[in-house]
Amino acid sequence: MRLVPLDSAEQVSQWSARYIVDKINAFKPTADKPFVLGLPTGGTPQKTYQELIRLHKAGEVSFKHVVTFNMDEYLGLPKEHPESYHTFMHENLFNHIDIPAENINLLDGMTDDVDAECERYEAKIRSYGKIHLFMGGVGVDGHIAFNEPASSLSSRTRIKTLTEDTLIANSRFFNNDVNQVPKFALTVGVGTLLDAEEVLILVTGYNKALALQACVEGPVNHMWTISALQMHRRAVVVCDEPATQELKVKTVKYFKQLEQNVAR
Ligand SMILES: N[C@@H]1[C@@H](O)[C@H](O)[C@@H](COP(=O)(O)O)O[C@@H]1O
Repeated sequence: MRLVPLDSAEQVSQWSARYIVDKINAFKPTADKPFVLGLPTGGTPQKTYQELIRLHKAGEVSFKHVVTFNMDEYLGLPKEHPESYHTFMHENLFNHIDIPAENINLLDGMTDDVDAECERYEAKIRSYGKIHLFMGGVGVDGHIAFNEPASSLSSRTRIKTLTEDTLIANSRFFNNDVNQVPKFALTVGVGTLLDAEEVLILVTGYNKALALQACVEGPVNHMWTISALQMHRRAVVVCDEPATQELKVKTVKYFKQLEQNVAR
């Protein structure tokens, strides 16, 4: 695992956007060989999206030959709902870049056949070979995408019941009313994430400190599904200073040193 300890959330967004842009450009994507990018929603990646838009407008990157797959979607929210992840992605990124509509993939939260929809999504990912870079955030309880505590670490795209922690955390987008938050979501599995060539996780804020500790120092454990990253050969975790609060001083020091040197 590569942990990149930065000072501020601002730096995390700049670092991650630059990382993604460099990956896309180094890949030299074409119509026949698109760059396949996995994307999250949430407060954490919002500034990264703003920075990606800025870099796109500055002519540093094109998304013409980028194909995206979002991690998850609430079940039962129409696409047009202001809090659907479909709306979030269009408002925060897709409407501001040159990605063709047909290159955008999101789970359909209004499906009447959940299993078929999840299988369709997995098959669509397979049709591209693999996801080259999957960006994600982490929940306060250590969930990755919507893989709540006790999710199988080899899970594939499926329906999940959201935990009370997640319902409460996400109620801030639903008038602070926990009853308005959808109880179920469709989400890629931990196994789907681990299949990506590379996983990039953003962790910011003191409220994510325990999740970061579980990710970096804890045992691989289905109660903190973020810890499954320890099984991935190319996992990059970028965090700000408040998120490191629960890590050992020695751990942070070591990873800071690694970032100063070339060797990893
Ligand atoms: N399904 C999403 C996750 O993908 C995200 O990582 C998490 C944290 O969101 P935030 O970045 O707003 O803290 O929220 C939701 O549960």
